[in-house]
Amino acid sequence: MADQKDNINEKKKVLDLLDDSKPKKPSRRERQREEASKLVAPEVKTLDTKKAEALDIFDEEGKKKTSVIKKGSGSAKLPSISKLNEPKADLDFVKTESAKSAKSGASEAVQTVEDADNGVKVIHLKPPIIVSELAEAMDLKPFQLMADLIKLQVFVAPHQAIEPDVAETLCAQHGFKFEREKREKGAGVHKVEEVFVEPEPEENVPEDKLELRAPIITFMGHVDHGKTSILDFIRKSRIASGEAGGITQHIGAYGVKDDQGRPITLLDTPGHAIFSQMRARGADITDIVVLVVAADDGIMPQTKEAIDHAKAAKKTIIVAVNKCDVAGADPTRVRTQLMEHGLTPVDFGGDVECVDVSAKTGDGMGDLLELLALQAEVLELNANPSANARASVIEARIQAGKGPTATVIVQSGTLKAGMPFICGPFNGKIKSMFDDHGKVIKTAGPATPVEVLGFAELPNVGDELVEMDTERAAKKLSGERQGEKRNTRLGGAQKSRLTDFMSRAKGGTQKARLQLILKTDVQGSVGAITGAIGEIESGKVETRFVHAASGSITESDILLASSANATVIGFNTKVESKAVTAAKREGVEIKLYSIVYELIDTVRDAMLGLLDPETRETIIGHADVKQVFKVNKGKAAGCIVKDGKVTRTAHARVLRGRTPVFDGKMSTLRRFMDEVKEVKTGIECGIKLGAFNDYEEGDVIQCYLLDKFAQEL
Ligand SMILES: Nc1nc2c(ncn2[C@@H]2O[C@H](COP(=O)(O)OP(=O)(O)OP(=O)(O)O)[C@@H](O)[C@H]2O)c(=O)[nH]1
Repeated sequence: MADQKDNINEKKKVLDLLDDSKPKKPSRRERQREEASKLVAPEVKTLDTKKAEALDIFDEEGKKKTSVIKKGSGSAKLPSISKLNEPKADLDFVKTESAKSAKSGASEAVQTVEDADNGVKVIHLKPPIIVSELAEAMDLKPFQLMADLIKLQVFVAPHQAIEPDVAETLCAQHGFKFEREKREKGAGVHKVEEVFVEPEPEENVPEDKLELRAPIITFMGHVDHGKTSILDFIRKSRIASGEAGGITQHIGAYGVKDDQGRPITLLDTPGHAIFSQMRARGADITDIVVLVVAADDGIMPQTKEAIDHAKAAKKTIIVAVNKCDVAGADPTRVRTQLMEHGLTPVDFGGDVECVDVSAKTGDGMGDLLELLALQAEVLELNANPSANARASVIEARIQAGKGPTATVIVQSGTLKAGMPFICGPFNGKIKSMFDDHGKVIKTAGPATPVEVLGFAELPNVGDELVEMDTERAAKKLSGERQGEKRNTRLGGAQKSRLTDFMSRAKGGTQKARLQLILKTDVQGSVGAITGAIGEIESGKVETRFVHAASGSITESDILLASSANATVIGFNTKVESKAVTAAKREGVEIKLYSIVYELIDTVRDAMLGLLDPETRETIIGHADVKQVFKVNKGKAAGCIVKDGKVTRTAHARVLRGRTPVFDGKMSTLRRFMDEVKEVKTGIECGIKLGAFNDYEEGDVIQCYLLDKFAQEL
């Protein structure tokens, strides 16, 4: 009775956790009905508390259905209960007791429990998986596992970690089932441990909390068309006039005001590099792109690229037609050319604002700033200054006497000195902040560029700095992120060894390699593109540039590609006619791009294309060998299915103790004299596996399926 009561209380707790907004107390019957309807409701629940909690939810049999993480403030999403409990709503899935207790002595990361389904020992793995700990969980000596690892071409010391896939292989070899996730000790519904998560960005902020913020502007355009000159002019005229000592440039962004005092934030890092770098990292902070076109030169290749970037990023474009003071300047021609590139100026009946300016004389600069401020109003650029502070890193450097510093632009909330934060995988605490004039400030609201001191390590451009509640939370999250990064790296290295081994076993080459020849418009793009491709992380496929240079694609490039089995990539460059003929003749693939991230995406796809699908094993049952008898050709095993089922089409291995003595396909599965497709638990059958004849009484036949999955890089 008491148990039952506990059960009901536990269920209630879970449902309460899933619903923060408690309505007025309904009757017991209404409550039950409501609870049941919640269980089938398709929506995702949103929780809102500062500290996160994790819950394990178990089904009737004590199997963990899911871990529910109750996230920090913001809109943490939980899986719908209906998903946990399909096909019918049932309140009894929550158990108050943990189904199984973990084997004592095993490390926290590696636990062994009896699997409820088939009696096979299950080793629960939580990376990093240390060889000695895994051996201990299997009741083996580390050197025994080391021998297996060497056979897999994985060379590690007992105290070192191995990749989960390798551990999986070892477990299978020793007759264990593996599960990557750690099953937590203790009750079925319980607080497992404090889990700190980064607060998520606010959604649907009430209007009264929103305040207009400055637009964040990026300048783009062809080389020498005057981006830097415009930025310099604005900075000097706007900052120097208003603020003493403000001429010196301190950080890569600064705030100015138009003639009516409306704030504007200018990113002082002109060009595509920062734009694409930040976009690639999801730090898409630019609101408006100012496309600078020299009136005496018109639209040039990089202007076109800038247009493509801005359009792809769905940014508002404002065109500054610069150098209007120069003899031969033809702003009308620029407008006509813009139309040819899909941008129709307002004075031609379109919606693209164009302003004629001169960075030399300053003409039109006031108009440009006014337009930017106006556009911000049109775009309704609002932010909640009291939200969780989030900011994007736009530049980072080590400064003598200051250590790692970064310029960030606040996206939402207000950065405050002394605040703990997480930025990429590193935690920190804002020691001090400086504004764009180098003055110490205590707070920085939305769209403010600010230099931050207090990073443990140098962050990357595009990293997001997010305020955390406590230093402890920031440290813990940082530890987790660094651990994940380490595991990914380690996993990559180990995996590649395993892949090498497997590919050698398949008679293939070692690590898959994508050979490339890159030709670009300008030399500067060569480094940028090879760098970006080099950053595509993969433990299985590597890219190699056979040749990378600026210039058009020539016949000799094609011949080189043909001999090196490479793909030719052109970035903003042309293909010479002899090269076209040679490519057809040699069967060489040429791919041309004008947008960097499209190029990168295609390379990533090509890398994936080199990978064979991954094969994973699912154990479906075990049969005990009770007697061995002679058949026409060789021997067969008389068995009784101990758990799960054995099927005619499955793969099977014979385990003697924990050692597999045969692995192959099932060739015969019989009930008495009849061939059957499958035999379930508790039923006798005769099994013959391929050409294997050495069955012994007491052997276990483990039946498994092999499924293919597309690999990840
Ligand atoms: N006469 C005149 N010259 C200008 C104007 N704007 C820029 N210039 C000159 O044009 C040249 C290039 O200007 P930058 O500002 O360096 O051009 P940019 O687009 O920043 O060039 P990159 O940074 O190399 O891409 C410099 O010599 C400037 O002095 C202008 O409005 N009028």
